[in-house]
Amino acid sequence: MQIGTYIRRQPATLTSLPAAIGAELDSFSGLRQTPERIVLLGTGSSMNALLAGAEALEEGTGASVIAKEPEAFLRLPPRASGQRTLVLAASQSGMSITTIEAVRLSVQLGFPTLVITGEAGSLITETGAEIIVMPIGPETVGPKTMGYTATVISVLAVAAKLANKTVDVSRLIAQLEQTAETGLVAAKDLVARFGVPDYILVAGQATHLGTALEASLKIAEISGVPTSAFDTEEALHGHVYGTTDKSLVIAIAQTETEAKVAANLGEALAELGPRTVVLNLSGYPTPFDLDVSWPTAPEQQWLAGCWAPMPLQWYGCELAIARGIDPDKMIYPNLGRRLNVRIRKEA
Ligand SMILES: N[C@@H]1[C@@H](O)[C@H](O)[C@@H](COP(=O)(O)O)O[C@@H]1O
Repeated sequence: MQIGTYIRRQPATLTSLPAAIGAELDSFSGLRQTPERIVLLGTGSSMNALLAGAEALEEGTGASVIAKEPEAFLRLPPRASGQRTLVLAASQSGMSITTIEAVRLSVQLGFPTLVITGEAGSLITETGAEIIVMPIGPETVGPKTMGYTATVISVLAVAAKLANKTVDVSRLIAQLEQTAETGLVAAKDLVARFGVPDYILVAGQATHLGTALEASLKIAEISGVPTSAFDTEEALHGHVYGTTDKSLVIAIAQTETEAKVAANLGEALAELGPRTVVLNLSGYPTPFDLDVSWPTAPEQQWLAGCWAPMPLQWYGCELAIARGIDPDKMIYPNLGRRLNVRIRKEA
């Protein structure tokens, strides 16, 4: 299983990335002024990573932050206004057709446009935007894990740069290796306890709305198990009604309040049938917690979006294995081609 190599590479990539892209960030003219409006632009994992950084961007700059899928951006691009605007785009492959077109349009419209990508020489690097190429090396499996968390830490590094803060996670490598390894054990344990659920709902807030969306995307792409993700508030307001006694709800908690809400949800659902576990990064235990070792320093918790997905990346793989599917491939390997969402390298 190749994907496991990339999941395990994340502690090293995450802890080295901020320093590796620091000089590039210093050189970008688009980051010299504090924006008043930030438009996030991307799709799939890249949009999830941008969303994982949205609150840090908002807190660090005071800007209003909106997210646009590329087609929405093309249909209704931001209007020129008195507000200083930054368009922050991401595409791990640099080959998603509509993201490339939307970035071109953004540059044409004169917005400072910064793109985070994993591929030097990809088409998105030829759009005229300022480009951060994440120096993480190739990720040659269908479902990307390392590319996602690398994009999250890059977005957080942009937020830090705009807020004149620094991101230093270089001393976290041993802890993050623990997170990856305990995450694998927790994922195996989930499959042993609950088998293959008929549906998995992932709920998270703030940075972990991105985590929830990414976990549900990855589990679906790797294992083919039906998933969804919602802001926790949305889940509580109705979407948990769509679960059965064969379903699993994964609630992500970053604060004590969120942990209490998650525990209350777990208790309420247990009486009705659906199972609940809590991906609990808060330090306030609940009876539903996955047994994962997390970085605990309070001043680093705003970065948690870059390490929180690891156990659920493993969970996607373990579910695939339980279903007799190769986790390295997307569940429908050639579907992306059929759906024309990518410009292929040969095109
Ligand atoms: N199935 C893939 C997704 O997994 C990926 O997240 C998305 C965006 O890719 P990129 O970040 O390269 O633009 O493209 C495809 O649809």
